[in-house]
Amino acid sequence: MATRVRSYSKINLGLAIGPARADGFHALTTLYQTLDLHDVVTVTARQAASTRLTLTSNHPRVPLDGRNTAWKIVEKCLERLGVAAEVEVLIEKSLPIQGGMGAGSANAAAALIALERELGVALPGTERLELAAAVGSDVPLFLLGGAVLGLGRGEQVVPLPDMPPTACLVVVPNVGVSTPQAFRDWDTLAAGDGLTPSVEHDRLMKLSLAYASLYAEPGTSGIVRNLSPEKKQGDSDDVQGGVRNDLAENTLLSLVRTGVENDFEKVVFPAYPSLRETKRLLMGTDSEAPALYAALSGSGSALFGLYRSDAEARIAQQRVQSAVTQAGVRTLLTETLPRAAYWERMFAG
Ligand SMILES: C[C@@](CO)(OP(=O)(O)O)[C@H](O)COP(=O)(O)OP(=O)(O)OC[C@H]1O[C@@H](n2ccc(N)nc2=O)[C@H](O)[C@@H]1O
Ligand SMILES: Nc1ncnc2c1ncn2[C@@H]1O[C@H](COP(=O)(O)OP(=O)(O)O)[C@@H](O)[C@H]1O
Repeated sequence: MATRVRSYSKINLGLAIGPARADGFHALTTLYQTLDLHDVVTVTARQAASTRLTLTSNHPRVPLDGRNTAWKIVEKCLERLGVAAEVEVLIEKSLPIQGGMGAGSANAAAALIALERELGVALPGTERLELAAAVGSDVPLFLLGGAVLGLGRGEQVVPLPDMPPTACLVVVPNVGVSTPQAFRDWDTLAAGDGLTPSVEHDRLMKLSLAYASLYAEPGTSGIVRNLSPEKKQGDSDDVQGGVRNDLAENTLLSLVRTGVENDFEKVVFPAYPSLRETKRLLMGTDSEAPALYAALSGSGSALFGLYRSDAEARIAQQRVQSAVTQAGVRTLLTETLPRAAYWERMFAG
């Protein structure tokens, strides 16, 4: 029997980069949010006398060996369990490579979840998070899903109360951005700006406070503590939808008021000026259907906008499509995926 798992993506609602650490990583503070856009990872596994791993994909740029994040986590998981097994992994890619949407990282988390189900084992939560962190800074968030605070090098994850599903437009440019290169470019910029480790730490703290402030404003906090799917008697779907939109809108506007931004824009936009223009189009300030929030995701190259409704996201899609002239740029309509839905919809059947 094979196990098919939806391998969802993430965006970063703000990201502050701190000092380079002795281990070559950078301290960072970010708010991850999972999206409904996904790849599909299928794992078949059975215990055997010796371990044999095969990996296939529909995408030519996905590595099919020990460089693949899914391969790495399967090896580590079997080692941790002390089990030999024949394992086949299929990665059906829909998400961009080098898109800043954590696609490769999510593939690893999905492979771990599917492998455990195939072998009928479940590692303790702490061990799963350790395995995930050993594969990549962005992997642990996908073992939580929903809105997740990322600290440390991004691998220390704290689940946050979710905001309701929110309409999202993703733009995938025709270029990819290398994450290590983007961090190197940030170091050059920070050195030129005279940023010291203490100043960088202060910036991380400021962003953490901004996220915390979403909960600290009495009565105005938009983040939903009780995302109950039950309808109140007498409420129409429109009323329910309207309430959901208001809550998401309040959350995002509170975030915008804190001045949250993605540091990577400062190095990625000068290198790829068309991405700055795409963000402007996603924002659509002073036009029909402006975004509640728009930004580069992670180190890019994908950008996203969040909107009051699906209809407004579609208007924004037309705005972007009619202005972008470069070939190969894709626009994808989706929505944010709260934690409960992330787990309910994960097993693809
Ligand atoms: C930047 C972020 C933000 O969410 O996302 P993406 O844009 O890649 O999606 C992540 O931190 C990416 O996480 P991930 O893709 O797992 O990176 P890793 O494999 O851990 O690290 C790849 C390389 O990036 C650099 N790196 C990564 C994370 C970090 N906090 N500091 C770093 O300096 C290091 O050079 C490292 O060798
Ligand atoms: N399962 C995977 N899917 C995609 N890329 C992978 C995978 N495993 C390793 N990689 C390598 O990781 C790099 C970028 O990974 P990806 O997660 O797509 O980008 P990002 O971190 O920007 O979201 C690619 O250059 C690719 O060679």
